[in-house]
Amino acid sequence: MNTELLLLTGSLLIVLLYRLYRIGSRDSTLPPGPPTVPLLGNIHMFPTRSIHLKFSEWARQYGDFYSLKIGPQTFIILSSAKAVKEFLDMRGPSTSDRLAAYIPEQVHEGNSLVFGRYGERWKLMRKTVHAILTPTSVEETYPIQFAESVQLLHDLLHDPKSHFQHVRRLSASIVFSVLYGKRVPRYESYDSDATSIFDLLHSEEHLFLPGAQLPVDIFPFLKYLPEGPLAPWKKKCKDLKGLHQNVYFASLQQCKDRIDRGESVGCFMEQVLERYQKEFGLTWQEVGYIGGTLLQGGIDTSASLLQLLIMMLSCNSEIQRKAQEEIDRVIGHDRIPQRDDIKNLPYIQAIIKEVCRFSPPIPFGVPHATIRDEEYRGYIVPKGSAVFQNQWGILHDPETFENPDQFWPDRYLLTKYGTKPGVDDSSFRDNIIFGAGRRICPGIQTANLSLTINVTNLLWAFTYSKAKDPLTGFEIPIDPSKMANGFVLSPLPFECSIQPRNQKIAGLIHDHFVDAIDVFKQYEGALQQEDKEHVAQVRSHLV
Ligand code: HEM
Repeated sequence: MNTELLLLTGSLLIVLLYRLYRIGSRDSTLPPGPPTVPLLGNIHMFPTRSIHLKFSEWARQYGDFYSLKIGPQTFIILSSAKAVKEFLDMRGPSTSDRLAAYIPEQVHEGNSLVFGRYGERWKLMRKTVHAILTPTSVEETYPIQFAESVQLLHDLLHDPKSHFQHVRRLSASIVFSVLYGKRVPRYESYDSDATSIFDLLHSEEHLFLPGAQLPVDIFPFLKYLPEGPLAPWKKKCKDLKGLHQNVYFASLQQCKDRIDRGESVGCFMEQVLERYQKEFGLTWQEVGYIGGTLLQGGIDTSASLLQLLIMMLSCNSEIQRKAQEEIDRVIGHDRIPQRDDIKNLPYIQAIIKEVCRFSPPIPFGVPHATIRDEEYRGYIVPKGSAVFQNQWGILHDPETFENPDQFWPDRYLLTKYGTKPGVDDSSFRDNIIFGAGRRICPGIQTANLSLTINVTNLLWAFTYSKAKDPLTGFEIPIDPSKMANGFVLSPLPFECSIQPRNQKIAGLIHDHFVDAIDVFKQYEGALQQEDKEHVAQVRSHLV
């Protein structure tokens, strides 16, 4: 009997040890990837910085469809337009989930459009977003987008050194205005929506980034660690939830109050409250998160592209010269660019595409998750795998792009997608930086409109160069590889010189800023007292 028990225990132990040993190992049915070690899989080699660069390095070694094991969890990395098209675009219904992630769940409670699981709630929220962000309704935001862009020019004219903050203000103000009918007139707005939204974005990034916290999803016992030094995320989750309440729900409440007073301004969240909340049966919590996730999706991403543009122009006088030659020929110096000009500005279009290619704001995508086992290229991707779109790897692949690490807009004059002549580009599409499948970014039109207006205006108005050290007179170098380490790839603050191209243009910026006041006023009803005073003071100097 004792011997039998011993044998049984021994066998169970062997099975258990074998199972433990298998955790982290790669099944032969999975696509290849870097060698794994028992239990950890590839955790020990998972990068903590610049994940996109490591993903791209591995893509060169293991191909455009490879796997990583993060403990028992499978990660699939797609690093070609073909793999993204075939795996995410064409298999949308089965590859549109997000991972069941414990930490984001603690914060959003399943209400986030970005991180929420693929299910009825997500579908309703997404349907609401499609109902408000139609191509026509986005076009109707042109007057406020244009006016905000004029404020950017005005800010740069008077305070070029703070270009970084001016761009952030612009992008926060556009999104706040179109969503909540309330603009952000200055970066430091008191108790500010702009400042707290940036706090919110960055604390969320640092909390949710793969590798940023202990792997609670992989080793669930970690959930039970007490709040404190061992489990710092617990307090961070609470703080972040508090920030959501401040930012998302305070702004939503202002929309509701305006509706109740009969003073609607027609912004998107008012439309949700007035119509879609009832039509689609949404709770107040869900409506709050719809606005909040749109806000979050749209601010840092759009700002990062304009910051990168200013950086690249400061380093590339020849590109600037070509762009301004085109603008001078088509628009001249007697008027500011208008909506339709872009059709006649192929080089500016190429610059916009190159900015997006050179520095895709979400360089490894927001990971999708598979809803069932998926067979692809003879491999089986198990249900529940995380699927990353390695956009950086796709757009910096030397087999596809000539000198991919060089900022060179001319590539888009040679071929439609900027690929090397002769390369098969049939799997490429516009807007690849906006993701794929059913989760594709719903803010594409808003972002594209903003990019078009601002890239054209910035090139029409100013000349950019490296700043000079006032003591030595030497140029202050700019290092384009210095990027913020988060979900969003954005340049770190840098110094540069921004000069108006001539006095006539400076005068036109001033005149248009005066004209913009009428548009701004519609979005200034809910400003804080300090912001109202700031706005009044700026305007008192305008004659
Ligand atoms: C240049 C600017 C932008 C870029 C590069 C960008 C990129 C992306 C990417 C890559 C995703 C993930 C898509 C996927 O999972 O496949 C995404 C999702 C999302 N974006 Fe954007 N985005 C931008 C601007 C905006 C704007 C302006 C808004 C709002 C007005 C927005 C709202 C969202 C939302 C709500 C999601 C989540 C969609 C879902 O999971 O169903 N984004 N974006």
